[in-house]
Amino acid sequence: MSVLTLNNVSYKYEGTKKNVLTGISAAFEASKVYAIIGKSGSGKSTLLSLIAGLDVCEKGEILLGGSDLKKIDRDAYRAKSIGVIFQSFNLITNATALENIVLSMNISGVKEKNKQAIAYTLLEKVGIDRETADRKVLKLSGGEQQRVGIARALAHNPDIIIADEPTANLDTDTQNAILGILTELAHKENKCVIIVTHSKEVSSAADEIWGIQKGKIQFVGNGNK
Ligand SMILES: Nc1ncnc2c1ncn2[C@@H]1O[C@H](COP(=O)(O)OP(=O)(O)OP(=O)(O)O)[C@@H](O)[C@H]1O
Repeated sequence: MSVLTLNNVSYKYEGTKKNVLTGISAAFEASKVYAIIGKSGSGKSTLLSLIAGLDVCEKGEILLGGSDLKKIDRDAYRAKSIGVIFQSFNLITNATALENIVLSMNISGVKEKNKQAIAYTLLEKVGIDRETADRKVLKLSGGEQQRVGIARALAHNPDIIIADEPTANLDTDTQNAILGILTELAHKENKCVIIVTHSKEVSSAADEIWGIQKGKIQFVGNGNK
């Protein structure tokens, strides 16, 4: 059963005439890694922002389980159901890795009292030990920062994780390590992981590859084989 379903979704930016996305339909399931590929300007980031609930499609519907995103509380959706990982990490660099996670938990309204302990555990899961967790983000390497970015996306235990070029600024070994973490989250923890990427290595590691071209989306094939 799909966790996220797009039915005939069309979108154009305000003040523009041409649709960026036209009649897109796709279904995304738990426990799978999806790669979204397509030329620069094809609409990949636009699709992610619709899925993330940052923007609303003008035609069609995006269903979370069976509920239309237009009709549910999108702030709550963002705080509970979806975790976002960015190319440029988007962390607070003057705070420690741990503080970044705890802050994100506070913003998402996570109620648990032992947030620090949970944050250390999340960071450990993505390969950040305690000593590193207590260091300011600006003193961490790019790969370490992206690990923190993943831990932050997991801070409210979302079902869906979306990532916009998560390995673009990283060397090959680090890229593979980050991909390994994202794949484990899907295969071992049943998350639905959707990655926008230009990288062949990333798309070939995905379970399913979908391509956007001329406003349409289509299944390209299976990676990971
Ligand atoms: N805020 C905006 N207002 C108007 N047009 C926009 C806006 N943001 C993006 N676009 C246009 O929408 C189209 C799709 O952009 P989008 O960023 O989704 O593409 P992309 O596939 O993610 O590209 P890239 O791979 O370069 O990041 C482009 O033609 C872009 O110029």
